[in-house]
Amino acid sequence: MHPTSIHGVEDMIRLGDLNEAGILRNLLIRYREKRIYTYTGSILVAINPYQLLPIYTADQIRLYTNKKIGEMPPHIFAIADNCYFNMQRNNRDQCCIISGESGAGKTESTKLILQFLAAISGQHSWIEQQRGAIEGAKIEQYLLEKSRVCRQAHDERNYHIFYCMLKGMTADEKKKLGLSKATDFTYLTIGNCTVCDGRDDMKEYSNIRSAMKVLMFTDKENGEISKLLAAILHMGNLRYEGSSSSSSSSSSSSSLCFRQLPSFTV
Ligand SMILES: Nc1ncnc2c1ncn2[C@@H]1O[C@H](COP(=O)(O)OP(=O)(O)OP(=O)(O)O)[C@@H](O)[C@H]1O
Repeated sequence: MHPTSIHGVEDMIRLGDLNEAGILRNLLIRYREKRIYTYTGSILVAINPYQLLPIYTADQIRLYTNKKIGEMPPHIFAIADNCYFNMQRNNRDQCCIISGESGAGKTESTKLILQFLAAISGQHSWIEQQRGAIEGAKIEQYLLEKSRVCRQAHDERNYHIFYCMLKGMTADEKKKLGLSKATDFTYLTIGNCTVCDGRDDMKEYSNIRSAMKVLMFTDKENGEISKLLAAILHMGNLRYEGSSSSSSSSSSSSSLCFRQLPSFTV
């Protein structure tokens, strides 16, 4: 085994055993030491720790501000800082591609980048000189798996928002939309997994509502989004029953059986 594979390296370009096993071993060694970030050149590899590590504090933001990649240990803040620095230096928009399988931590990484940009843009940036806040940012979903709404792999949840909504809404709000608990909805139980370790759906829902307020969604818009989400869940509970054409006066060979659906217009 190459000496670099014994203790692990921060940048896998330096690995002596540059093969799949060597890479995985390096990530494992670092993960065990709670070092979830590793570089491969300018690419950051992140392992989901499924626990809140004390590495996203204001002090950490300060430590990573205005540093070159490699000057500090690998970190998502270093990538955000690098984007910001390149934007200022080249006067060009920057783009971060965040990729990974479901649950890998893409959303969390996006939020951490935005957290960093929001923090540093409140200091000596041109953004502050204009308004003291970020002027604009765009998050694009390149692969929004629509199929995931009605089908999930084993041990995989549907989109988090559904579970958050059911945990976070008041009993009254849920009653109006005919909602109950996650296990009552087909679309939320196909993967046989309704909870996500380390995730507090109720708290997340409150964060989402607060964020929507900040983004100036009106109560009406909020209500319509909730109705739309509820309608999707109810549609998943629709059942079709076949009937023999001889016993049916209609030419249709199937009839729809509706459960007691709430009447709301989407
Ligand atoms: N850096 C992190 N620190 C702590 N927990 C994390 C981190 N990244 C991810 N997690 C945990 O993993 C969960 C799933 O992460 P996230 O929602 O970001 O995944 P995703 O890749 O966006 O998933 P999907 O593609 O299914 O939407 C989070 O709710 C959080 O509990």
